[in-house]
Amino acid sequence: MTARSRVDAGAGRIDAGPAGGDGPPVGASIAVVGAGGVGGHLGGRLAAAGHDVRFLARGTTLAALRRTGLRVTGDAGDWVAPALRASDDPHDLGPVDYVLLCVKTPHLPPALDALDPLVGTDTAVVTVQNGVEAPEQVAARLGRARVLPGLARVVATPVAPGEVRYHGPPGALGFAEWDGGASDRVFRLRGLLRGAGVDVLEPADIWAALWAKFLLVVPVGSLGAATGGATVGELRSRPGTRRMLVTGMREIYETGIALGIALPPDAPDTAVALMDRQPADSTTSLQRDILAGRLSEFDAWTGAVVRLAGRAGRPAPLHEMLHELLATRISRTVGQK
Ligand SMILES: NC(=O)C1=CN([C@@H]2O[C@H](COP(=O)(O)OP(=O)(O)OC[C@H]3O[C@@H](n4cnc5c(N)ncnc54)[C@H](OP(=O)(O)O)[C@@H]3O)[C@@H](O)[C@H]2O)C=CC1
Ligand SMILES: CC(C)(CO)C(=O)C(=O)O
Repeated sequence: MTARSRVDAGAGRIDAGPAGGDGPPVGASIAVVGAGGVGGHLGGRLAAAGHDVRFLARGTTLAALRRTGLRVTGDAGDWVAPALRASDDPHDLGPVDYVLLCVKTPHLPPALDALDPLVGTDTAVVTVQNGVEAPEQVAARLGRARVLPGLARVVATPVAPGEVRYHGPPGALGFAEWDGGASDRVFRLRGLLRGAGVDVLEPADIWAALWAKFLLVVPVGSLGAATGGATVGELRSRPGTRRMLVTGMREIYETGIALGIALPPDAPDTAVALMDRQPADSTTSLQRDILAGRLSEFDAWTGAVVRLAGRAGRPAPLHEMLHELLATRISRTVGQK
């Protein structure tokens, strides 16, 4: 049977996947804030597995979730979850056991303003944002004890209201307590995800894992935008841009080390190797958003490198230059499209 040869009439995964987990996969309520690429993908799969998933959404996405639910489609299988519990008012949805906070970084402050009704005494909030600052932003509002810093490993995009398409493998989520450890609530959520067939990453150090992804995606995204849209394939094959990528990765690596992040010494080499394995036509959301004149995660990616390097007292001249070029471009285009 091929991955997409059978479609369930009701909620459910279309092809078989791994089940099981570390904890009892029943009885937890999960709010997904932002039903886009990551939120739609994770929430759709959890809902398709029959879990109590509630979506804080808006606009045409909200209407589609209520009317027809979510379809998650991709190379390794499809999942469908019919009409879902969704609202643009968090009071309709909470409190819940877990919040998967899946908005892009520029939308974090208003999303955090809306979080209170979702958060009860034992609620854990999982972050999925690229970059390394989102957990601290959530903790500044709710306290560190509520935050599970997380890392999404997926390439997923909303292709229509209520439909998310992923590329490559079907995706994975990693998260941990603030101190990097596991706990009952971490085991329980792992169990829920695994029961829904979602791979769970268990990095030895969630902060090092976040930084390892950060040092890969930011140089690729920033250079992709600064070059007017060069793909990963183009950037890595031209000797000049390849050198810049490696320099950028090293700037972020040295910054992380100076800030006490336990990145392994081979982290930049690992990032280069991962980049070399990416499909040649890959681009990042950062460059796509900047070049389309949309609000982007520029401040959480390129901006954060400059900010954190400054805090660490480390030079980051390549990122400073890229930041200035892109900030100028953004100031001339965002809001005009
Ligand atoms: N997509 C991917 O493959 C990956 C993304 N990430 C990270 O995950 C985060 C989310 O990215 P992604 O899923 O791509 O983003 P998307 O833009 O696809 O999805 C975000 C969703 O959140 C909605 N939203 C924003 N604010 C609110 C709000 N206040 N209330 C309700 N809904 C809201 C948006 O609605 P609207 O469209 O109306 O603005 C949108 O549907 C980013 O930080 C990204 O870096 C990490 C790994 C992979
Ligand atoms: C680069 C990628 C696909 C990595 O997961 C990503 O998260 C993004 O483009 O926003």
